[in-house]
Amino acid sequence: MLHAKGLTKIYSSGKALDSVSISLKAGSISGLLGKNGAGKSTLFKILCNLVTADEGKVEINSNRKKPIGAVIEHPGLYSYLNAYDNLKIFASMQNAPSDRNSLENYLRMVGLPLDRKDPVQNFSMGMKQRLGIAIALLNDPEILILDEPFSGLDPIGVASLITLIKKFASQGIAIFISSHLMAELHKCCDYLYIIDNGAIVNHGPTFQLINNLVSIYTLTAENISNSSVVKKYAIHFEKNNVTVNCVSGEMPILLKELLEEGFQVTACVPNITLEQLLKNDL
Ligand SMILES: Nc1ncnc2c1ncn2[C@@H]1O[C@H](COP(=O)(O)OP(=O)(O)OP(=O)(O)O)[C@@H](O)[C@H]1O
Repeated sequence: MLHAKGLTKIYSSGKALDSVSISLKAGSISGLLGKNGAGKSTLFKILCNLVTADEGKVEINSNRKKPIGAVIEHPGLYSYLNAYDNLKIFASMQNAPSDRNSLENYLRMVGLPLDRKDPVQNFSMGMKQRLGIAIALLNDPEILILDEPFSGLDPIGVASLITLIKKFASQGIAIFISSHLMAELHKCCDYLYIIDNGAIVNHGPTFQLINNLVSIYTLTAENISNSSVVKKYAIHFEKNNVTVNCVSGEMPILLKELLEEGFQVTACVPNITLEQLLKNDL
């Protein structure tokens, strides 16, 4: 769907991107993980043709009028207008259908209420983010790029945005999300690119990337600290949470043993930091 090869960008401040190559597939969610200043926004701006690369090329196989929809940095909204009127203005700017039915459909797609008539300055961060996504989806692009979509959202807002992103991917949209937060990308991405100082230093299927590096997991189950099985691996106990140290191959066995002991694990979260991913090459 999208292939970028050897993208390099040099600003007066220095090299922002260093020979970056990425591919996005229809229906997949790819993540771009990196610290502040790593080059995430620069890459997104080049993919969206808002900034020109000094070297490299971007190929997009799409016959849509707008192949890529994006929310880069913050959704640019008219804060004194309501959601519907914002969408209407952007639809006319993008030459997209602007009849009531079409516009309300975009509001529905992102889960925004149709009856909110007040200006978007009253909206929560999550609602503004959703409206930004609705605007990005005008003209039905095949690729959706979201720059730091989780910033400023509470855990419930993050979870519901992840559900929305997964819904769009299941409809065949290729999604590319940046974040400096490992946990959020781990929850929703099929594939991860790790960027540092403008270069991709690590990439691979999320599951593989994480499993090769992680040996510490947090398990959650009611009263799990009473389990005798978990004591073989445990390094930190709380009533319903236990941190364990085991290689990924041992985890299915541990989960099975816990179930046999009567503990139903409701969450198994790998503990990995961005620093670990930056340091390791696969
Ligand atoms: N227009 C510009 N002119 C000069 N330098 C720039 C410009 N835009 C970005 N940079 C520099 O390029 C580097 C990469 O910036 P970029 O905004 O792409 O990083 P980022 O990973 O998106 O960071 P953040 O998470 O803080 O948004 C930084 O050193 C930044 O200062």
